[in-house]
Amino acid sequence: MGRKFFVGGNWKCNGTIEEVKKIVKLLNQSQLPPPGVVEVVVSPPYVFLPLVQSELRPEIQVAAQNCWVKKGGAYTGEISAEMLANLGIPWVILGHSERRALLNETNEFVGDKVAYALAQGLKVIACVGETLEQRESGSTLEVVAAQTKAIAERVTDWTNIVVAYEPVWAIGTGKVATPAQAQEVHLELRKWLAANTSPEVAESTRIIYGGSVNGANCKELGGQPDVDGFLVGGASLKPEFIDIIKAAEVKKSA
Ligand SMILES: O=C(CO)COP(=O)(O)O
Repeated sequence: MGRKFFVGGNWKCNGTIEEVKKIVKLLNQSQLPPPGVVEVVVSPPYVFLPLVQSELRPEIQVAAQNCWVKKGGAYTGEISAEMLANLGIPWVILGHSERRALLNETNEFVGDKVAYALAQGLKVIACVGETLEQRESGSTLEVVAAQTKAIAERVTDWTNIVVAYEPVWAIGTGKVATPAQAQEVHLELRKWLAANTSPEVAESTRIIYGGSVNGANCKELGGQPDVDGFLVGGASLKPEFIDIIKAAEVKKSA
């Protein structure tokens, strides 16, 4: 069984009701590859989740951009995994580099969140990736392995995890990783999973790329053997997101 191509749209902290409705309309009206070829998940800010969930065509799923690390309670401002499950939100993005950097989320904290969210029945897009400084000092693989290890230590079943490799230096910068750079890290991550979880987990877990993916570079990136899809930021708010979803076709014809 091959790994089904996965395209996520991370809307981050963007949008008004009007803009959200416009994107939903675009997604609903566009011709997309069939669900057997690509899994599409969009991630609006929390407050728009119910609106998007109810108006979006059923073959596109939704994801929250974060959730709390344990059972809800006296945690002002947080949203718990139970609440997302209760609303029927199937996915959550965890460990995004913006949260790691700006909110000091550590590898261990992210690992705890992944384990807790999975235990509540959510599926997780778990983000890893190195900074420019780490890349330039040659520690990319060490960094992404440590981030992945913190998850692997807390999780046994990887069925509901998608790993998103998002080099920090490529996020929102227009400076996309080359297909060779992406493929190198994806392959190493897969080898890491084979050695530290199991060959079956390594073979079946989708590793998607994020960082300045757009309509022009998606086909070549998606054509790499270990790139199983994308997590798209800026371009997921634009019509070119449809082209990025269609890049799934490169795998079908491969
Ligand atoms: O962070 C990202 C997705 O989670 C990538 O953002 P950009 O596509 O805007 O670079």
